[in-house]
Amino acid sequence: MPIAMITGATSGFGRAAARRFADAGWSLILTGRRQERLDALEQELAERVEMLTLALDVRDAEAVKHAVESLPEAFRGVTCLLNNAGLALAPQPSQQVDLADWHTMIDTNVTGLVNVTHAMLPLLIATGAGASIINIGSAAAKWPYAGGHVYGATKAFVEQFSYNLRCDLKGTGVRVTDIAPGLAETEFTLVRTKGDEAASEALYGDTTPLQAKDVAEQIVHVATLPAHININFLEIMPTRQSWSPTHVERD
Ligand SMILES: NC(=O)C1=CN([C@@H]2O[C@H](COP(=O)(O)OP(=O)(O)OC[C@H]3O[C@@H](n4cnc5c(N)ncnc54)[C@H](OP(=O)(O)O)[C@@H]3O)[C@@H](O)[C@H]2O)C=CC1
Ligand SMILES: O=CCS(=O)(=O)O
Repeated sequence: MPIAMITGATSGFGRAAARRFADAGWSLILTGRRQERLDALEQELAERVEMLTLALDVRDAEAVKHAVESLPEAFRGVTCLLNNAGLALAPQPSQQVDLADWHTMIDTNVTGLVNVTHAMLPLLIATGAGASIINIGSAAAKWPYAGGHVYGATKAFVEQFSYNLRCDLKGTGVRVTDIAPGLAETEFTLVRTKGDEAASEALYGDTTPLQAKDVAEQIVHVATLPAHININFLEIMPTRQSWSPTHVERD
C-alpha cells in the first residue's frame, strides 16, 4: 500500500487529508504537536489502515531528523509527503505586530517545511517514480492584503522552493506540487487571532468558504495521478472569492 506522511494532521486540511487517504486505502504517518488529537485519529482510522502517529514540532530540526531516521522499516517507503503544518499569526498591520509572531511564522512555515523536506528526501528518492511532495502554500503568496505581511511572504517561499525542488529532483521520479488554497474554514483563523471565535465566525459566515475536505480531495487527486504527470501549482478558491482592486490612498 502507498504511504502518506502528513505534517499538521491534527486539524484542518491535514486531518481531512488523513481521512481521505485512509478512504483510498493508503497507510499513514500522521504528525502534529497535539498528542490527544493524534490519539483520536488513531482511534478513528487504525482499524481501517496501517498507521503511525508521531508527536512532532516541525520547527525542531533535530527532532524531525530523529523521527524520520527512526521510522520502522514498514513505514520507510513513503509515497507522498504532505507538507501542510503551518499557521498565520498577527492579523494587524506590520507596524503593530510582535516580532515574535513573525518569527513563529517563519520558523514554522519556512524552516519547519524545509526541515521535514530535507529529512524525507532520501526516502522519497528511494521510492522514486510516483512519489510526490505536496507543499501547502496559499493564495496569499501571490495576492497581497493588509495584515498578510510575513504570512504571505512565507507562502511565496513555499511556492518558489517547490519549483526549485522540482528542478533538482528531475530524473528521480519525485514530483513536487504547490497547492495554494484561498479562503478555507478550518482552525486557521482561531489560531491567527489567538482564539477569537467571533472573528473566525465573521470571516467564514455569510459566504461559502472552502472546507477542509475540498482541499483534501485535491491533495489526494494530485498524489494519485499517473507517475508521469506533475501538477506544478494548483490555486483553489471558493467560487465566491476573487481578487480585490489595488488600494489608492486619497485626500
Ligand atoms: N485555512 C485557510 O484559509 C488556508 C490555510 N492554508 C495553509 O494550510 C495549512 C493548514 O492549515 P489549516 O488546516 O487551515 O489550519 P489548522 O489550524 O486547522 O491546522 C494547522 C495544522 O498545522 C499544525 N502545526 C502548526 N504549527 C506546527 C508546528 N510547529 N509543528 C507541527 N505542526 C504544526 C497544527 O497541529 P498542532 O497544533 O497539533 O501542532 C495543525 O494540525 C497551513 O500551512 C496554512 O498556512 C493555506 C491557504 C488557506
Ligand atoms: O492562507 C490563507 C488564506 S488567507 O487568509 O491568507 O486569505
